[in-house]
Amino acid sequence: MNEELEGTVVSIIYESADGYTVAEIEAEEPTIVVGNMPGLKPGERTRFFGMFKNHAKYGTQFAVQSYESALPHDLNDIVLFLAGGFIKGLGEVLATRIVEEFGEDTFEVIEKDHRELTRIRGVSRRLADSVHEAMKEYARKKYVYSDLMGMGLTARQATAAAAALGDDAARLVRENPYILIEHVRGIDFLTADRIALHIGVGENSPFRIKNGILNVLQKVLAQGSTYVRRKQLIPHVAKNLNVAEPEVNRALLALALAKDVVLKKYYPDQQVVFLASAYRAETRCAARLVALVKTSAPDSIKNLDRLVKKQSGAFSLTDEQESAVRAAVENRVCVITGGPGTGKTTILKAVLNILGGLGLTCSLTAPTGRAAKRMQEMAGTQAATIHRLLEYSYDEDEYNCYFRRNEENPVEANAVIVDEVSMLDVFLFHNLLKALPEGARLILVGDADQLPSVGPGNVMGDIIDSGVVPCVKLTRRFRNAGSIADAAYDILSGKVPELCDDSFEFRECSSVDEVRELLCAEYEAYAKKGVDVQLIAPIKRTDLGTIALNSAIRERVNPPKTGKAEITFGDRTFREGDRVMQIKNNYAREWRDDTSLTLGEGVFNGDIGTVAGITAGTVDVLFEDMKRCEYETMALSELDGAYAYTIHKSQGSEFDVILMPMMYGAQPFLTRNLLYTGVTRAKRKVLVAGSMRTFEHMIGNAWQGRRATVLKRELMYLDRLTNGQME
Ligand SMILES: Nc1ncnc2c1ncn2[C@@H]1O[C@H](COP(=O)(O)OP(=O)(O)OP(=O)(O)O)[C@@H](O)[C@H]1O
Repeated sequence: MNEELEGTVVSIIYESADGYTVAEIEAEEPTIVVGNMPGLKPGERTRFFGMFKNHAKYGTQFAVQSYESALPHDLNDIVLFLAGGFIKGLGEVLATRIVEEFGEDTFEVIEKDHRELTRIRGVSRRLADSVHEAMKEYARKKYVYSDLMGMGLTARQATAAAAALGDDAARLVRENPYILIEHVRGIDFLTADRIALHIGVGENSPFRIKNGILNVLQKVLAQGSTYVRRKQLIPHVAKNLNVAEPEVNRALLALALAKDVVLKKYYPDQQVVFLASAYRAETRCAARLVALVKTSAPDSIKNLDRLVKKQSGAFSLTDEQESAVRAAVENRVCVITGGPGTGKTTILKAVLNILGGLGLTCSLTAPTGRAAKRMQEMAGTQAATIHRLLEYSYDEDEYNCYFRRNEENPVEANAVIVDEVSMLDVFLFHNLLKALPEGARLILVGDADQLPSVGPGNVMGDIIDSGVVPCVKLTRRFRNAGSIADAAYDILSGKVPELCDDSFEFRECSSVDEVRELLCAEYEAYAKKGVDVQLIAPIKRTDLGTIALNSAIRERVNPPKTGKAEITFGDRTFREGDRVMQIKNNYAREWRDDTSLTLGEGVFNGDIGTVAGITAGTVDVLFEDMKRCEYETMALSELDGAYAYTIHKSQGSEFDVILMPMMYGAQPFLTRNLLYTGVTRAKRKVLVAGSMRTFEHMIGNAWQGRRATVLKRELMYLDRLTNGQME
């Protein structure tokens, strides 16, 4: 519930560069207010809207949602205001003299007749000019902020909008509130729509309908597909926005003419609709891959047969493994896929040996930090994340990441080897292909049976299914019976695996509480022994979701203690010593590495760290790769607990021991694929606790949500075209 507080600002205790402010207020009683209040000044008479909160360390504070402030009337407050530090050269002594001279007319004199100020002893013409300019600037900014907040933006959103859109922000937002979606992080279509309706933008506004369409297309992308059928889209948007279908059709055509969306006819009687960026990524990936397949093969390698045979060390490579090695070195592009223990690492090493022996350089890369680290350990050679290989950078104006490595400035390597390709979305793949140097080999390695990428597209599946790119599937396994790999294969083929206490244990439980207790106790016991243990669960919410399990484990392994600071943000609490995860890519977040004394920017979805300290509302996190970052309160939405996380988030990582709850009934999202991905995260042991019926349901549920993507179709089309099979 919104509360109101009125008072005079006594002092600004803290103000960050982006406007986050802690201030002391003289209200009925002295109060601390916190929130985004850029340019708040001592002396201002202010009405704050928000709510009182109890902070573990700082006691009661008023968290500000929005505020209205006015210039002070009281003479003492005017002195406080003018001497507040924003006018260079004007301290308390001169401010007092000015106010003594001009009294309540002080602001009017500063605005209209500021040279009068030089009458005061100690005030030069230059100082009088700067007082005038500083007050003009103050009024201008204040006007923009209060106008934006008057339209229903919170103080934080108003600050961000003013920073992105400049002095004209209020006018631009009034004309088209939907521009906020693009420029202010955290404002989605629904928020912009609420603001629009509040300021009287009509339901049929073309801005509204166009953004309503783009919003649905963004949601389609977030679910993994890159297009939607027009026949589905139009009625859906019309219903959502409460407008007529012809209006939506008109807006769609306008978007197509502006090249924001692409319309294509993929079915005889049906058009499909893409966001232009998604269409570009899919079709350009296809074009680049076909170009790689069709360009002349790399120079043939002398004595390749002998070289391949030589790679056998303690054992000989099987025929399919030999084919995989050949495919990798003889083609410009190839895919090697196989489940756990089929020899992907063995092949990778053989390929590195052969190419290295020929004096060719190889870049090893993977989609996540953990996957790159694992690749590096297995291959014994340096590997980097794809973002790092492509030298990501951050464009402040666009909130966007861009890559310094691209078609003009490609990666310097004779071969790029990518692991965990199943995790690769079509946008990142497109960027990788752009940065692939002329003449280099691209070797894509992964397990096609894992979950599809979190981001949009079906890169690995589409490439394999198209049959256009050389692909070798490794089928023979080299692990002992009873191993986790065997259990994983059983699951893939729909069989309940053999259960044993050593590597794959199942504990039947009759209640949610029992599962939680058991998993928390196991986690604590393993963690105490220093074992690399991770709890993963199919979902976030519910009693056995990752959020609940995280708190339950935290209370056991990192309980509260006097002197151990903690902070609560929404439904999450962070305590010093907690294991945490960055849950979105933030290319701009600054870090420092105290060991190598380097500074940089960029923290990524899935990066794991520990809360090293909490002071004055700032959380200090030390990540596994020694990057140290500070999170202000507003940025805590980027962090989550990491004692437990979802199976999706665990892709690309491995742990000695995996713990998994299994108690959700027979839900359609509980698929075989999901279980397989979870189980294959474990190196030594999997412990599943819960209901055997759910476990069996998951193994039996071979459903895989099909994504609407066109990489496969485009690959096949371009292949036929370039083979001269089409007119
Ligand atoms: N042809 C072979 N003959 C005998 N043993 C083999 C053969 N190929 C691989 N191995 C062994 O099988 C085990 C698994 O191989 P490898 O680690 O290369 O598979 P992987 O597909 O990378 O597995 P994962 O995906 O689980 O990491 C290793 O111990 C490896 O030495």
